[in-house]
Amino acid sequence: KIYDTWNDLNTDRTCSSNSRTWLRKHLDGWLYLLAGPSIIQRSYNAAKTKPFDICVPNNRLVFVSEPKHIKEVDSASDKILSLHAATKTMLQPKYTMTGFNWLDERGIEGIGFVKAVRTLLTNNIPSIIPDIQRAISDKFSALLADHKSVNGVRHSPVYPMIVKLTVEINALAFFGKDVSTNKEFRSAALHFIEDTLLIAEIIRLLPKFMAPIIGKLLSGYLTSHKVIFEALVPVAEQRLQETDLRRRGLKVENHSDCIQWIIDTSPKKNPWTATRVIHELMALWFGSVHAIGTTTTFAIQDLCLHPEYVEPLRTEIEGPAYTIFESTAQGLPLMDSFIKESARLTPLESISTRRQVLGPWALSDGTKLDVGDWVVTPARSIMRDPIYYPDPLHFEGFRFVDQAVINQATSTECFKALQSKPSSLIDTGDDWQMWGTGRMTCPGRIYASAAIKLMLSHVLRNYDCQLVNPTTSRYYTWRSTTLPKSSTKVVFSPREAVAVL
Ligand code: HEM
Repeated sequence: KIYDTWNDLNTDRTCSSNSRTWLRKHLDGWLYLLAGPSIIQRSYNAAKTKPFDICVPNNRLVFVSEPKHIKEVDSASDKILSLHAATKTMLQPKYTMTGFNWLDERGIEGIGFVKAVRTLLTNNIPSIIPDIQRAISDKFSALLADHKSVNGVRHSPVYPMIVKLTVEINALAFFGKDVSTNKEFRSAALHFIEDTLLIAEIIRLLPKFMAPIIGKLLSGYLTSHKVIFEALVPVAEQRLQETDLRRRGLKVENHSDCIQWIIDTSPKKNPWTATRVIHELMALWFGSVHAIGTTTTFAIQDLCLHPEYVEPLRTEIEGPAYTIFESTAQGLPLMDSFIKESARLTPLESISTRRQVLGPWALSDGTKLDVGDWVVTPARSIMRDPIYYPDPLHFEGFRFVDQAVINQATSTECFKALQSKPSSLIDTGDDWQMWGTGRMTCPGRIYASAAIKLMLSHVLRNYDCQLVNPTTSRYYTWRSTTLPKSSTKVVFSPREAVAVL
């Protein structure tokens, strides 16, 4: 409401406009913190696919949505537009990841970690699925048993629950069984997500000269990053020694986890030290847990809000498609589309393809960007644009499936394949910016999609679920993110049992 009033007073919303006074720029910036997605949506509607800009605290965002401009961003030199610099600003690794201070320009220190995730982790998913399924089953029951019982049914805070479950799954893929079973380590790996979000946000909002002092204080007080670092560095040191022995022809134990794959793909010329390997792993850990946990939570909430999808989704996972999924980590078209639709309407991020400008740059239409600006895509607004998505604000869980597949799976006529052609969650493109763009599209998307499907399958197979308060708001926004509220509760009733709220 505050934003609407402010916006009505301001007909000219552009950050670069000369009419923007220092005070107005700052007020716009602070308002963006509270109402980012709505502000982006308004500007997107007004700009009609042309580039537009928004003032945010400490810098300016230039949004591009036309395919030719997105292409220009993707093909710009890494010396000029940098994903790494933008991520460094967002995560403040110097204070949140034991002093990790990666270079702004992507590629200088090697990008082996992309291959480690895109190829080695992805190829390995089918072999870790049985361990992940066991971990989900054990952890889900244990978490459920801990939740407060009201009138004989447990009210589960779904977001914290799913983040804990995601930590359990990802720990297996990232650190292997030995490290991931250490309780103190697992607790730190969980708190690391919240600590990183909190410290990074405080540092970003502080005047620059205060960042080192407050950053040091916060990083000494919230110590989860140190616990993770100190637990993993000796493991990486041992792995480096084993790798050396293997190269010299000696027989050593084989490991299939991200620690090993990052070592195996680190630059041949200047191989990474144990510290560098673990720093990289910490950055990957943050991104993966945060995004998978949020996307899964929204998908479960959508399952509660749209119970008509439960039956066809159950039929799919109880049939032969699930065996194919277990052996390939892909497939399950109905569930795939349901998750994609949930992520389309409640994406964690309203912007994607972030690049920080390191040297003066301009789009082909003449829009100029200065050093320090960010060029981004308005991912959420694109996903709500009727040009790409018919009936865009309506939740149509199977919109991305082939109509023939829907007809075969269900006898009702209420599910419609609204898109002109089927597509999958892990696809990328100008109209599906969930995973970024072109050269830098997320290499972890096949793993992420498999992890979300495994959690959702567990819920569908074993529980009926209901939101305790379906009409209360489920999320809040901060900057460009939409985050599930930790207070939203779901009742997971063992299948066939009737829940009494
Ligand atoms: C729902 C989950 C996830 C979402 C929504 C997501 C989204 C993204 C996005 C938007 C980018 C930036 C791409 C660009 O700017 O063009 C990205 C990059 C990246 N993601 Fe993900 N991600 C997810 C899960 C994961 C997981 C599980 C991993 C690792 C196991 C991972 C590893 C990476 C890496 C390494 C990059 C940087 C790629 C590069 O520098 O070329 N992500 N991701």
